[in-house]
Amino acid sequence: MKYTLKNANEDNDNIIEIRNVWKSYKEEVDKFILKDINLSIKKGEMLAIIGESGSGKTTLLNLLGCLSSITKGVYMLNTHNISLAKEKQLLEIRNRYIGFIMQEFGLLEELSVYENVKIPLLFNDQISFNEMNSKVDTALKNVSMVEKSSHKVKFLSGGQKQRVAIARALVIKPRIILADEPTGSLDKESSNDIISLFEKLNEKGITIVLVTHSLEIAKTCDRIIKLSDGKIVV
Ligand SMILES: Nc1ncnc2c1ncn2[C@@H]1O[C@H](COP(=O)(O)OP(=O)(O)OP(=O)(O)O)[C@@H](O)[C@H]1O
Repeated sequence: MKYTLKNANEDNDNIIEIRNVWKSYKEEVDKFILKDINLSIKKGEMLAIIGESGSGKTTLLNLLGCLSSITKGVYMLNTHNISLAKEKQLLEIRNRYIGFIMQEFGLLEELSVYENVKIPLLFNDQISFNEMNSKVDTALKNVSMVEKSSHKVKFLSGGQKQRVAIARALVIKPRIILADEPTGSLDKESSNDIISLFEKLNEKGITIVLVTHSLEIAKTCDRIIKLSDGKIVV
């Protein structure tokens, strides 16, 4: 969705808001990888994060995706203040709101497409077998991979694997998709295909944040932010 920026005071349109966020890893607590980051992301926005290798892009994406906790500052995700959330709460929030997509797909190669897409639903013990089938089917329809449902992942092309990874992210009906170099392992044609798919999902209202080294891909987004040495510079 190409969002329109309304009144600058309408902050409740933000699905993500981080204020004065700092991040260090426990191996080196005094070395800040992210420094005083302020970032608001609107519901339905498609945002690209660019920057040199080592500038902190993945670290920021992992914070946004509740894969790790912030060291200092405030993180509001869809009005939940998760600044001080512990691992278990972060996991709950993640399973409820966020779909993650990685460069190397993160799929189990020996399993079928269906079995891979089903994985996030296995954490929900309330769900019936029929519901599970229907959710997996809907997710696969969204990425046009229903026909490959019973195929082993290892026999798919890179582009098809990334579609399966996207279906696996979609199966929980996430509000946000976070993608770390989602086209980094793909050829140009498959990359374009995956970006078109992101655009379609974005048009359905899913907020998308993607890390990329490609300015061409970044330019397909509503907004680009650039990190340099742990700070947002643009
Ligand atoms: N788990 C960790 N423990 C300690 N330091 C880390 C950890 N993960 C990343 N770093 C350091 O944080 C800095 C930023 O890394 P990050 O992966 O966020 O950068 P990036 O911009 O995504 O780089 P690239 O484009 O190469 O993927 C690097 O100096 C890296 O060595």
